[in-house]
Amino acid sequence: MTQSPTLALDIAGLVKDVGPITALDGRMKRIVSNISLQAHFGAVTALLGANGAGKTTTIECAQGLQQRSGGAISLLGQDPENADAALRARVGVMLQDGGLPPAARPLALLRHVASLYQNPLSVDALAERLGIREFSNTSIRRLSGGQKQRVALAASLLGNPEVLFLDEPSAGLDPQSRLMVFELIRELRDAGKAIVLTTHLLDDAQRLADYVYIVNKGESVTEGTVPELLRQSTQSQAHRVMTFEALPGRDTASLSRPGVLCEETRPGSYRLAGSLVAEDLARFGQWCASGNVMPTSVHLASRSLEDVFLAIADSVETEIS
Ligand SMILES: Nc1ncnc2c1ncn2[C@@H]1O[C@H](COP(=O)(O)OP(=O)(O)OP(=O)(O)O)[C@@H](O)[C@H]1O
Repeated sequence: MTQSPTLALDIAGLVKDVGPITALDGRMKRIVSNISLQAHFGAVTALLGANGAGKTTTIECAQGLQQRSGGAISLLGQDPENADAALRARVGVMLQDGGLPPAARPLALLRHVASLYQNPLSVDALAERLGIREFSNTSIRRLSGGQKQRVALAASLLGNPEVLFLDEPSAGLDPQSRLMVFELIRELRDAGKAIVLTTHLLDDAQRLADYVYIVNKGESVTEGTVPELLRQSTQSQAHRVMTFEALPGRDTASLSRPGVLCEETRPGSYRLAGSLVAEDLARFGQWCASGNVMPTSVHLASRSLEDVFLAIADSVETEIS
């Protein structure tokens, strides 16, 4: 594998088998069959997929925490399965279950983690930044999921890593903490770190990721920047969604046409979706005028990453079945 100087992680054709599984008559089960990914310095790379798609397995193989069954991985130019202490010190990891000792108290734990590094970041500054001070003396086992998540993130950053793995970084965070964590992730990216995160939340990928890999059932399905993925999925058709609120029970049949569907999604909430063009808006205006409809709100949006993801997952299901 040739390594470009901007490339922090290169995964090519990853395969992972687990087992033997009793329910499969002692056979092995292939949970990742072909996942490839490249992560660069100064970029947030997201591995996006539904529950069970193979995201955690992939990043654990990338860190050398799990042995792969096939494919090649280069992390900072080395095979992570042979990683030495020097390589590990350059990599920060925040796992989904946190892996934090339940009896420890956050600040004491972070000071201990910092003592393991030669040039750690300031525990106090990170604790301040991530709002850990408010619960610094409560044992980990008594913290909420979101509080544990923030302690785990601080611990992963203490060694000032060049590559940072974040498994579902916004899991359990309240909206305010989520903004705080996202801002920190963007700053780390701007400081040149390579950030690899997994998420099943399209919104997280859309807000944070410079480059997205979509995985499904253990396989890479597609990849690109968020605008590229949106373009790729809409192809030549501009898929748009218009939502509006009005009195319930209106007859919307005249707003639909081939490629455009209007439906009342709940009483008084309407959704007009498809390859909308200006004429559809003109027809909407006429429909309002002729039916004496005065919408209380109208919102027009392009196709979201969620639509892309669902369309891709759907097409994969169709190919498989
Ligand atoms: N040791 C194992 N034995 C059997 N099945 C496993 C094992 N490890 C993982 N799996 C299965 O492999 C699939 C992929 O798991 P993985 O945790 O990588 O998915 P994920 O995309 O991270 O999902 P989530 O979003 O739920 O965390 C899942 O169906 C999981 O149940």
